[in-house]
Amino acid sequence: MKTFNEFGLEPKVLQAITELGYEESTPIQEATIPLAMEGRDLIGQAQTGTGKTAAFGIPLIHKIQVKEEKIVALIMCPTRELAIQVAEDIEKLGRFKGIRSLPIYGGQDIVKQIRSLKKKPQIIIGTPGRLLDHINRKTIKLEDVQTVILDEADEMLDMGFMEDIQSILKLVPATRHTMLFSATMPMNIQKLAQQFLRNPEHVSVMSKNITAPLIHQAYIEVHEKQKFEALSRLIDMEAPDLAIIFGRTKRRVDELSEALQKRGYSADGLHGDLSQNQRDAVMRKFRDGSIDVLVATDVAARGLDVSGVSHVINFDMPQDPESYVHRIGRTGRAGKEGKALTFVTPREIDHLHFIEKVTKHKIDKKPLPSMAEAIEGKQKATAERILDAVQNEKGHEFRGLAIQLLEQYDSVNLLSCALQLLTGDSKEVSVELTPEDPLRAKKRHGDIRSSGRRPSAPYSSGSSSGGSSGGRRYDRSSGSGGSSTGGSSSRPPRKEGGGWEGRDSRPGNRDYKGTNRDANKSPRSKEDFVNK
Ligand SMILES: Nc1ncnc2c1ncn2[C@@H]1O[C@H](COP(=O)(O)OP(=O)(O)OP(=O)(O)O)[C@@H](O)[C@H]1O
Ligand SMILES: [Mg+2]
Repeated sequence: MKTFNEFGLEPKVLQAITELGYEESTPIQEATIPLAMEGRDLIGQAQTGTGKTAAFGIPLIHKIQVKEEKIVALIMCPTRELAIQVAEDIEKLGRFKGIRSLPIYGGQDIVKQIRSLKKKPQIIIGTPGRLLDHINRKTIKLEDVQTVILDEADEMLDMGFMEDIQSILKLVPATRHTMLFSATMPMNIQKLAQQFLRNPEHVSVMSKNITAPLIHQAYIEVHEKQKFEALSRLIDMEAPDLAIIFGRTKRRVDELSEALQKRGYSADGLHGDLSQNQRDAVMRKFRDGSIDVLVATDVAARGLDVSGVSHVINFDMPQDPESYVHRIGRTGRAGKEGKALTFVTPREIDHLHFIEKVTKHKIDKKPLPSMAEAIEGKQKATAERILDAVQNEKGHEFRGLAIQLLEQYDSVNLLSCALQLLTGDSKEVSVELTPEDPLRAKKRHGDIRSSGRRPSAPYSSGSSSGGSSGGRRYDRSSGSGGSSTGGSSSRPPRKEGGGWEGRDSRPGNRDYKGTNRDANKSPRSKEDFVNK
């Protein structure tokens, strides 16, 4: 992999990259940064957690002139949380250069946004609905925009944002530079690409599998009624650092997070019916570790990057393979390993096989964790907490007392009682969740991964060669050493299934995604998507 010095970036951008701790570029960064610096339109596809944000952020920051007092770049994201996160990433990259950026999303006070817009940001990062609002109020003008980036482009289309995106892009000069990014590129992207990109380069750095390689995937067969007990045991057994649990509907998320709290877990829920303040508060708590379980609808499936997420649990199966890929991609990011566990009811087994087929990855079956395993897991977690404290030489103020106690009592007895108290009793609160209907698999042709021409291996957990400094680096697969150089050639989208993206875009097939993405809403409504 190239180091960032090799791209010809200006020093202030390099300084920001160093500050972020990036040592080497990731494959998607290596492939797209030079093209983006040339101003080529492109469609960038790479697995979840492999640095697509910096792949477009770095060349964007490099290109923008600080003296500019107009909006010269627009980044669109499907959800508010993602817009906020991408805006933070862009801010970090542009810090030394002094680039001004601003997130613009629904749910936030529009007057406050208008005030911030007066500070002349050069980059706007926004969700399509609120952007259009500002465009209609003439508080955002796009006539000077030179670069447009659509992050999670396929999701924005899926959420029904096509028309909004079309209206927005029509206001941007035709000479602009446009880039689309996602880990999945279904066929519907073609329509957008043909309409709005000029001779785009399709850069795909996918290996055989569309799912990120460091995610250990498994499923557990459970009956709907057993799910909650299974979840409690799983959390006890696995003792995740941070976990995201996906539920199918907002009601499900509410019930589940409440039930977990009752049982004594530090959990909270995220979905689109919460106020923006509540959404912000939950994300803040999850990012700073004051809660360790985030229960969410698919609103959290795309793009969110929270370090320390060791587990993703699909309490309810995702509606489609794309959602599966993105949900589980909240773990196993930036070269770290992660676990993804999916609950499958007996009637959903076909749906699981379908996901396996599309993602070209076999998902192993795991048995339901037993009570004994759950208890053992909890005990182990307590022991680890103690050992961690020992290693960090904590507990000084208890030493005197410890010596005294050890003189009077049996040491094993003392420690086992301390362990018991630290572990706590599980609160046996009985929990009733409203049952969800099982998902049914529908057939669809093709797959969601590109037949990408760059067989570059993403990352491996294996040891990397050399460079043992403390920075953040990506390990490359040891596979066929050094074979993945070379650029990507341009290729127009192919229509037939299994080709460019292979997802059949016939209306009939879209049903597949469909029914009750959220049970309370019609599947295609824009609200639904903004409000997952
Ligand atoms: N070159 C690099 N070296 C080390 N870490 C990096 C590098 N580039 C990005 N990262 C880190 O990797 C993580 C994932 O990056 P990012 O969120 O951009 O992934 P993504 O490809 O957009 O994933 P998703 O498909 O889920 O949106 C972030 O924490 C980011 O800071
Ligand atoms: Mg991303």
